[in-house]
Amino acid sequence: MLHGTEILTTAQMRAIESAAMASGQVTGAELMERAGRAVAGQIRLRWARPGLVAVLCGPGNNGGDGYVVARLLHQAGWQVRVLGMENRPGPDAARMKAEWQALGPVLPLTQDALRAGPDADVYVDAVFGTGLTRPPEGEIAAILDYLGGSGGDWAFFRERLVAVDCPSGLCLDSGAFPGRPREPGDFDLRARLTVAFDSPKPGHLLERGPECCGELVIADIGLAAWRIRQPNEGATPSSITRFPAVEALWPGFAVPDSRRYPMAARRQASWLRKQEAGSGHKFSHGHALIVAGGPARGGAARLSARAALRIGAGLVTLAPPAEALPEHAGPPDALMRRGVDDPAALRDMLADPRVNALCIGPGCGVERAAALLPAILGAGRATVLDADALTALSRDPGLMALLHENCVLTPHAGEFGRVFPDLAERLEHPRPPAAGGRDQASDPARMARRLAELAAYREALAKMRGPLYSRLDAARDAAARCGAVVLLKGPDTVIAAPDGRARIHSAFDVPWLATAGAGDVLAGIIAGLLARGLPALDAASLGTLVHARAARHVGPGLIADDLPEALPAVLRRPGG
Ligand SMILES: NC(=O)C1=CN([C@@H]2O[C@H](COP(=O)(O)OP(=O)(O)OC[C@H]3O[C@@H](n4cnc5c(N)ncnc54)[C@H](O)[C@@H]3O)[C@@H](O)[C@H]2O)[C@@H](O)CC1
Ligand SMILES: [K+]
Repeated sequence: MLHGTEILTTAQMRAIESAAMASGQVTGAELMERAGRAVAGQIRLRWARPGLVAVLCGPGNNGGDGYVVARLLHQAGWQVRVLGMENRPGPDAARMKAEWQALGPVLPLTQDALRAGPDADVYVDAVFGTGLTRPPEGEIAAILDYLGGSGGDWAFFRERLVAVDCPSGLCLDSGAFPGRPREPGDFDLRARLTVAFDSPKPGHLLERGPECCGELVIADIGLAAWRIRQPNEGATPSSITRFPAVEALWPGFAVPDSRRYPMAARRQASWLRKQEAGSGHKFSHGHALIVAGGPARGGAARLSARAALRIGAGLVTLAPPAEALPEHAGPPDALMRRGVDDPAALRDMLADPRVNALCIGPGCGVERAAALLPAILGAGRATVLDADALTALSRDPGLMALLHENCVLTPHAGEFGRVFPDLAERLEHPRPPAAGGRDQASDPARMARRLAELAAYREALAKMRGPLYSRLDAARDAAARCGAVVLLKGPDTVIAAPDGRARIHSAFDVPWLATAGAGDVLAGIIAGLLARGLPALDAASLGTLVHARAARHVGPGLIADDLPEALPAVLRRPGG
C-alpha cells in the first residue's frame, strides 16, 4: 500500500548524471538521445498519426533533447518546424542541433516566428529544464506567456503542449515559477504531458507543478546504477520519497516498474487489515487517547476518535473535561470516555503504559491545550499535535522544547506560519501592491506612490533566483528544528522527519477534501496508526495516503463525517 518512488532534487539529478558520465560507461550525448527518444515515443503513443509538430529549443541540454525529438519525429514521418535560441549550446546539444540542421532549418525562437507558421498538432517545449536559474525575460518570457494563453488561446495550447522535463520556467525544486506570484497566474504554462527523466523532482509534485505538468511520465534513461538507493524502507537523509507511485497524482503519473520504491506493499496491506499472525488481541493494537475540549466543542475530537477506531486502534478513549462528558454520550459505543479536567487527571490516565498514543488539538481550546501539553509531552508517548495544540505551541517556546521524535505536528499553511513564522516567510514571494482606488488617477502623489510600489515589486520578482525555497525545504527545516515529524498539509502534503527523510503526497485530484473537519479525521487516523505501533514518519505518511483514498472513495459532496466511514472500504480494496 505504501509504495512509492524516490524523488531527486535537481542538484541530486545533476550529480547522478555527472557520476554516470564520469564512469565512462555512458556519454552525455547517449543520455540526451535516450531522453529525446522517450519524449518522441510518448508523443507517438498519443498522436497515432504523424502530423505537424513545432519544437521549441532553448540554449542548454533541455534544448538538446528537443533537437533529438525533432529528428526522431521527422524520421517517423512528421512535419517538423524547429525554433531555437541563438545562444551556443553545450557540446552534446550542439551535436544534436547540427544533426537536426542536416534535416531542416532552425527558425528563431520568437513569438513572430511561432505565429507565422500554421497551427501545429503538437508543440514541444524544450526551452528550459533543470537548468533554469532565473525568471525568463524578454522575448522568451513573451513566447512562454503566449503558449500559456496570453494570445487568448490557452485551451488550444493546453491540448497540444508536451513539456520536456517540465513546462519551461517552472522551478523543479519548488514547483513555483520564479518571477511570478506563488498563486496560480493567468498565463502559467500548462502542458498536456510532461516527460521527465529517471526520477520525479519535487517541483513536479509541489505547488503549481502538478497542474502545470499535466500528465507526468517518468522515463527510464538508464541511470539506475548511479542513483543513490537504499535497500528497502528508509530513504537516506539525502533522498526523498514520494508515494504512491501511480495513484496520487491527477491525471496520471507513470513510473517504470524499475523505479517503484520497494516498500513491502503487500505486507503493509495485510498489516492494516490485521491479517498478520499474533494480532488477535485488542491490546496488541494499542490504546489511543484523544483529548477533547469543553462543552459545545466536542465534535472535532469525536471525529478524530472515530477515525482512530476505524483505522484499527485496539482501544480509543475520548477525554473531555468532566462537565462535557454528557455531550459525548451518543455513538459510537465502541468509544470509551473519561473526564480529564487537569494535568493531574491526565497523568493519572497515563500511568497506564498501555495508553501508547495521544492526540491533542482538535476542538481542544488553546488554553486547555497549553495546560495539558506539558503532561502529554512529558510522557514521551507517540503524540499527534493538531489545531489548538499547534497554536498553544506557537505561544510557548518552553512547550516547543518538550517535543520529541515520536510527535507528529500536522499544521496547515496558516498554522505552520504561526509555529515557524520565519520559515513561512521564506515561502512568501513578493506580493503585488494593492490596487489603488478609483480616484487615484486624479491624485498625483498617490499615483507616484503606486508606480514606485509597482516598480519595487517588479524589481523584487526579477531578483528571484532558482532554486526557490520550497514547501519541502520548509517542512524539513521545521522538523529538524523542533525534533518532531512535521506534516505540512495541503493538496501537496509534505511530511518530514528530523533526520531529513521526507515524503510528498500529491492529492490534487481530491479538492473536495478541503472541508471542515477533514484535518481532525487525519489527526485521528495518524493517532490510530501510532497506537498500532507505526513509527511517527510512517504513521503520518500512511495516514495521509489512507485519508486521501477515503476522500477519493466518497467523491464530491464529501463531509468529514464520511471519511472514517469510508475507511473499511479503503482497507478492503485490492492492493490497498
Ligand atoms: N545532463 C544530462 O546528462 C542530461 C540532461 N538532460 C536535459 O538537460 C536539461 C538540463 O540541461 P541544462 O543544465 O543545460 O539546463 P537547461 O537546458 O534547463 O537550460 C539551462 C540554460 O539556460 C540558461 N538559463 C537558465 N535560466 C535562464 C533564463 N531565465 N533565461 C535565459 N537563459 C537561462 C542557463 O544558463 C543554461 O545555459 C534537463 O532538464 C534535461 O532536459 C537530458 O538530456 C538527460 C541527460
Ligand atoms: K521544458
